[in-house]
Amino acid sequence: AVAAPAGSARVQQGTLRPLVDLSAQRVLVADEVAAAKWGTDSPIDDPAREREVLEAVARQAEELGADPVATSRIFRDQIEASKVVQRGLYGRWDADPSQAPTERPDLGRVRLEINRINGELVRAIADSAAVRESPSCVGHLTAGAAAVVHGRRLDPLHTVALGRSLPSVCERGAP
Ligand SMILES: C=C(O[C@@H]1C=C(C(=O)O)C=C[C@H]1O)C(=O)O
Repeated sequence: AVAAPAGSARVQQGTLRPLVDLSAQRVLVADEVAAAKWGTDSPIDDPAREREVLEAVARQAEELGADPVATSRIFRDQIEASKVVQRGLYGRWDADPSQAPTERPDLGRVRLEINRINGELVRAIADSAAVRESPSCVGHLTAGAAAVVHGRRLDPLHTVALGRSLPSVCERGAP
């Protein structure tokens, strides 16, 4: 593949592919989150960690001169999507314990990986402001999602979760 042009050329071209691909990375790493929590006292829903994530990404958006409100809104969906995967896997493992993970990743380490993805996602959200606010946003989002589902060969659970991660991407903030 040919390298994408840097900076504004790419923004004007208006792809949401980086944002969607990072969202896919986030729903895929949710498998490791579920495996880290399975059989422990750590709940799928962790409101304290969610607040930490939302505060960190809003701060990072501000540092980039981007919109912290839009960024937080998109991340609320990203968080819900992660829980869709975790609940889906728990359902599978409850129904058939032979499919449950036999190794437990360290949740702290997995969260460092999520922090890294979050940072890149904040940047992708900031870089996509023009296309996100354009009338063709939904078209770009649909095309990006189809390309990523296919490119990453997402299974039905992760495809549904990816869909759950994206509804606010094309939402406009209140004026
Ligand atoms: C991914 C986790 O599970 C949930 C989803 C979160 C997220 O997507 O950032 C944060 C906290 C949890 O409610 C986690 O606990 O780290």
